[in-house]
Amino acid sequence: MKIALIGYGKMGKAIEEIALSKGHEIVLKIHIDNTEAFTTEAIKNADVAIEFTSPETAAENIVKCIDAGVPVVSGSTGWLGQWNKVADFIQEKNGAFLYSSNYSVGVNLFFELNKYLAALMEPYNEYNVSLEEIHHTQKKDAPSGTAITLAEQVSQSIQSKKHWVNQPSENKEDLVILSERIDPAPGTHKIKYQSEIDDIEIIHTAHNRKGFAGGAVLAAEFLLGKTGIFTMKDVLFGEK
Ligand SMILES: NC(=O)C1=CN([C@@H]2O[C@H](COP(=O)(O)OP(=O)(O)OC[C@H]3O[C@@H](n4cnc5c(N)ncnc54)[C@H](OP(=O)(O)O)[C@@H]3O)[C@@H](O)[C@H]2O)C=CC1
Ligand SMILES: O=C(O)C1=N[C@H](C(=O)O)C[C@H](O)C1
Repeated sequence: MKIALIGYGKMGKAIEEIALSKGHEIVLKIHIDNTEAFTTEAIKNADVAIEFTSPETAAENIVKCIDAGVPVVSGSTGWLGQWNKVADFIQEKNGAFLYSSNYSVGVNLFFELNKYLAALMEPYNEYNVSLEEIHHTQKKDAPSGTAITLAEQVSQSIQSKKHWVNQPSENKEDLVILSERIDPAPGTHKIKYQSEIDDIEIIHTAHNRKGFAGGAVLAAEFLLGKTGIFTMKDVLFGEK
């Protein structure tokens, strides 16, 4: 498979290593200093684009690849305020797109565990639920995309938690997400249910970026030859 890497930072490099080890070819590498090389002609050489850039640039990059008729796997976080606009464009173009706030298999299992635990905990309102995430200091967005996904899953079951906030709060309707930035943390996420009697916690700790990168390559392999909008759930559990 011919892959275009849109974003060649920590994730782009980790993806390159795994893609090459699986026999794929990298035909384009775009970073902030060579964006002039990101042309429609250049992108058309790729079977799939894997986009890991920044909150500011992701939506535009995705649209550009879709417009060129190239399927896109994106892992960039912090841009989902533009989701509807991007999704409409993909559907209009009959494009292929796969998005996950976290590509690691472990986190996608953790997402299922989080939903299950939230459903179990819903009748027990003596417990207060909150989230914590820890990442390296270069991370641009807070809370992490993964923490937002986890919070949205919790809110679906725990009716009292109407919305998340990214600061301490005593308001029972606020689902608190605390963000810490400590090097070199690749990504830690905790969901905590606290009562006067006891605490229940689930934690996922990434030890490196191999899980995110391996999942993104799996997603690209899955997307080839398809049209529509997919998630890692489709890749791992075959829901579509
Ligand atoms: N979904 C998931 O599983 C994961 C998602 N992420 C997300 O992926 C994104 C990237 O993370 P990470 O690799 O750690 O970040 P880095 O800062 O290490 O890399 C970002 C890359 O994007 C490049 N870039 C910035 N602007 C543009 C642009 N306009 N066009 C093309 N390239 C551009 C940067 O170029 P330069 O190096 O020249 O500055 C850099 O190569 C973040 O949003 C992060 O939250 C991260 C890990 C896992
Ligand atoms: O920026 C990162 O590093 C990560 N970003 C993603 C997120 O925002 O959830 C995924 C992972 O936790 C690493």
